[in-house]
Amino acid sequence: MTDRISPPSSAVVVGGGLAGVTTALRLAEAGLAVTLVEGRPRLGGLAFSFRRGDLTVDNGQHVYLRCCTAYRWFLDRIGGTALAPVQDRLDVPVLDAARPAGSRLGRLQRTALPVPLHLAASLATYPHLSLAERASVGRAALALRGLDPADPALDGVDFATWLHRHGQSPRTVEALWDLVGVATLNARAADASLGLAAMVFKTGLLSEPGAADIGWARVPLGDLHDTLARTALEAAGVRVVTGTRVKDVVRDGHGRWLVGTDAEQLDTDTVVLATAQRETHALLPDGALDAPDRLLSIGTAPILNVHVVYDRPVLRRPFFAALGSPVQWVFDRTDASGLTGGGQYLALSQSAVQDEIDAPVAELRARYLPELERLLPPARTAAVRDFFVTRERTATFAPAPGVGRLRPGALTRAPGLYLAGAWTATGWPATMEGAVRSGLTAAGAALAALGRPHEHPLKEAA
Ligand SMILES: Cc1cc2nc3c(=O)[nH]c(=O)nc-3n(C[C@H](O)[C@H](O)[C@H](O)COP(=O)(O)OP(=O)(O)OC[C@H]3O[C@@H](n4cnc5c(N)ncnc54)[C@H](O)[C@@H]3O)c2cc1C
Repeated sequence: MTDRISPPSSAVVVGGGLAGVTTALRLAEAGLAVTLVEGRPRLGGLAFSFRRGDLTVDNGQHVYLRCCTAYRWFLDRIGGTALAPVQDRLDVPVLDAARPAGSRLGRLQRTALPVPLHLAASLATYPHLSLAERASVGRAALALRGLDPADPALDGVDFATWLHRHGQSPRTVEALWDLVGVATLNARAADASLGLAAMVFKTGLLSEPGAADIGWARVPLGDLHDTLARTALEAAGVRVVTGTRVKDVVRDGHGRWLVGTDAEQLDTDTVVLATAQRETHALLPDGALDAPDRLLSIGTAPILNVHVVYDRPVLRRPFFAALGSPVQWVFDRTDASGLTGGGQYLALSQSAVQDEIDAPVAELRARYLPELERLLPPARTAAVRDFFVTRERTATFAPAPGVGRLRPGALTRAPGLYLAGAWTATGWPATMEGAVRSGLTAAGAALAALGRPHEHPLKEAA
């Protein structure tokens, strides 16, 4: 008598953003035959690069924090850690351009002291707030420590109301809470769920001394999220199909899934939809979620990047944040983009810019070039070699109060069908960290249902 060898389980992952790549890697590592289908010609989803003449341009500046353990796991897994290092110690130059006496530079830094003392010295000397405001920030930070971001009651309240109740003046909101919050949440405090804000500030500023140290790619994002990710996927045995959209996902009469593209129909045990909420809604089979239309109530928020190439260096630091100016965060992208010839390429990352995401380039040029000259004196005598913008109208889900109850988890009511994506219920705002976490969760759920042994790669989840 011969043993019957059952065919290996198979999975189809729809969407090749960070969530989909993570899911596919984990499922393949556990021995599944995995096909990853991505509609665009490249992997990386919302965090990608493209060529513009001799430059390699990121669609938007991306940063992460040391506390982003899942994204750091991802970088490690694809062999990209050294290409996106984290600064040794949090150090954010903050330039206030609105002072009548002239711009002033402050810094948000940390020491090696334990939490919350690690930020005390920096807060005590932060020049953009008065003494009373600095003390009030300290009190609010301690109150924030007592919040449980997962408490559903926090989801319905906006962050600005809580800040106001805790004695935060409009100036402290502008010069501190929104400075960090707009960049991480993609919303101002008034438009952000207290639960998500508490998550960001507690984890980033109040969990460990080094939690908010900032990391960013020193190479184009595509080198990481497309090139290295594809190499890792193929080494793990994943069949990667790009430039192909999934049209439908249906269950056959034998409990298997049929995933249709223009080119083929994939027959599989497991399907993970790692697409954004709208696309997921369109692909969801009937009955897969109790209230599928809730997905359509999850709003989106835009991010604009303004790219300026000068004929000479105008900024000595790798990045800075601005106050009293429409400019938010400015990054030096010269080396990463491959710019040569002695010029400098700056990328301005402008979050939550609902009012200017559709503004004509000429209008943005007239707004931002004089601002850069105000902030960076060497820009006054430099020539602008190139000016262009990248617009991501649906960069993130809107972290509005109430969004928490709309975000589904990885499990659906349909056996073998799972959801992933930064917009699913990760507890995080729409970030690379959230995307990778969602992929780990979806893969874990699928493997558990198949009875496959697997270990969560993150220490805190294990
Ligand atoms: C300009 C900008 C700046 C940002 N800055 C930061 C930052 O500084 N730090 C940070 O952590 N995060 C940042 N983010 C957010 C971060 O990029 C996203 O949260 C994350 O990349 C989302 O990954 P995802 O896999 O969940 O979704 P996505 O990246 O949206 O991936 C979904 C994929 O599914 C594909 N797809 C959709 N439908 C189909 C279909 N029918 N068939 C096949 N494929 C399909 C899409 O083409 C896409 O590639 C930023 C985003 C933008 C746009």
